[in-house]
Amino acid sequence: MLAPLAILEHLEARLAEAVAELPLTTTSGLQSVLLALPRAPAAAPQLAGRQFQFRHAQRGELHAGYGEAAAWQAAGPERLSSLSTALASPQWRRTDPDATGFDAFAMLGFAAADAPAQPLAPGPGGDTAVPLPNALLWVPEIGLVCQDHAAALVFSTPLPAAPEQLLARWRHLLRDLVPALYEPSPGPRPTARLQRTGEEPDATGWRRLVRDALAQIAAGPVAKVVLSRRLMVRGPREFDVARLLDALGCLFPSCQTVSLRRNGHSFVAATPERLLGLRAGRLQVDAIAGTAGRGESVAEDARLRAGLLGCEKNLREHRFVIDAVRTALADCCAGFRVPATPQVLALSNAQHLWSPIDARPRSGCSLFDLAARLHPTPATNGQPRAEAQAWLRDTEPFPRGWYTGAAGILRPNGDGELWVLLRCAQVSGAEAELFAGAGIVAGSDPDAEWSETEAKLAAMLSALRYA
Ligand SMILES: C=C(O[C@@H]1C=C(C(=O)O)C=C[C@H]1O)C(=O)O
Repeated sequence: MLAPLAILEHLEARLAEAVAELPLTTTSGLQSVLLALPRAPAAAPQLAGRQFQFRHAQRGELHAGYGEAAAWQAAGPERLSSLSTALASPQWRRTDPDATGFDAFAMLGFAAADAPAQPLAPGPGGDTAVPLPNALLWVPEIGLVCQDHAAALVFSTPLPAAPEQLLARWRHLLRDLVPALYEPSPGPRPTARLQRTGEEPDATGWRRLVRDALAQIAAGPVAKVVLSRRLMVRGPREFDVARLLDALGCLFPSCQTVSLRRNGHSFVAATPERLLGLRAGRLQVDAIAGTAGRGESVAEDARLRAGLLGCEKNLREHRFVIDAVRTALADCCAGFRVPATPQVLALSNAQHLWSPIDARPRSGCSLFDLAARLHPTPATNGQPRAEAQAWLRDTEPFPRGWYTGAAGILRPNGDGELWVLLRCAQVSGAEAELFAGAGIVAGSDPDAEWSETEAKLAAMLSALRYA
């Protein structure tokens, strides 16, 4: 097995050869170089500075990005279409001298609600006071991609670029990253007791909000709203995001773990829900809504599962999502396919009704268009969309930020995957702010919905105790 130092020397030599071949005098666009990593790392390390990470344990998939080769921020109702223009015209060239078969990638993500419109702002840099801007497209300076046991590094730069400076920069980044890639994983910490330091709304406020929502639903036209809570906790030590991601990967191997770090804050999620996956002309959307707990015994668990599959209220809540996805895609997709009955997606803290939806987008319909049409689905917002959104804007006691927004990986050919940001927390030092919500429809019981949000919060709370 190659030692980290030998891997570093090998990569530095390959990088010098690759840079010498690049058309760096080209006056615009992006250039990426892919190099094979001789040994796949077990995880992506946390380094100083801006970084993101998407890891799916069950799929054996990892994408991480460090630094910014290019970044664009947008806000307003046209935020996604304005970000789409950023990558549309200047070319994104890639060379893959090691024939890794991987491709370059960017991170695309956005908050739940669009903020007041601003002109498209090119990076790097951006506002250093806010953890995350309203919508962000981010090409990392070094990307790490692993699939099963193969791995590659992706170096990216805006063009034109000066070869000596570029090589010096990339070497410097490589020297930080490569040793960290192969460091043995740190030993476990003693599990920590977390202190709940605040919440919004509290249990009484929640009951009142659910009753208001039910009154609104009875008056119409709103038929569903998804109410949310935030919970503030403090740990006895600074949370270690690498350990947090490891714990989430172990507890929720079928979920996508996400970490976005900018300006000293980390936004971390372990989400079961895909807003969309677009690959080779096929679109996949997860409709996930309708929730039950897990039972400790096999019999109790089966009883809860059967109850979920037979519950009229949960099936209605679920149906809203399927119908809204169908409507959102009606004039841009063909071949809409949805299973006749939902399946159950079982996680360690909850089980959900789940319908994997398939469709074929018409040509010219990009991932940005599809995301703008689909977001927010009634799984996290309500139905009808505009009325539910307006009611929540006036009623919810705190801004959601990126909770119930979406984030994921985008490839230069336009394929990619976006995940709904659920089961998440904003982590800064020893403090964490957690979010969870539940869909309210006619017949919802405030206390049962509170318990549902407690079970959803438990996902991140249990992982934070190990971090
Ligand atoms: C809003 C959340 O979850 C959403 C709401 C669900 C429900 O109401 O049954 C289920 C899954 C998610 O679509 C959350 O986890 O915070």
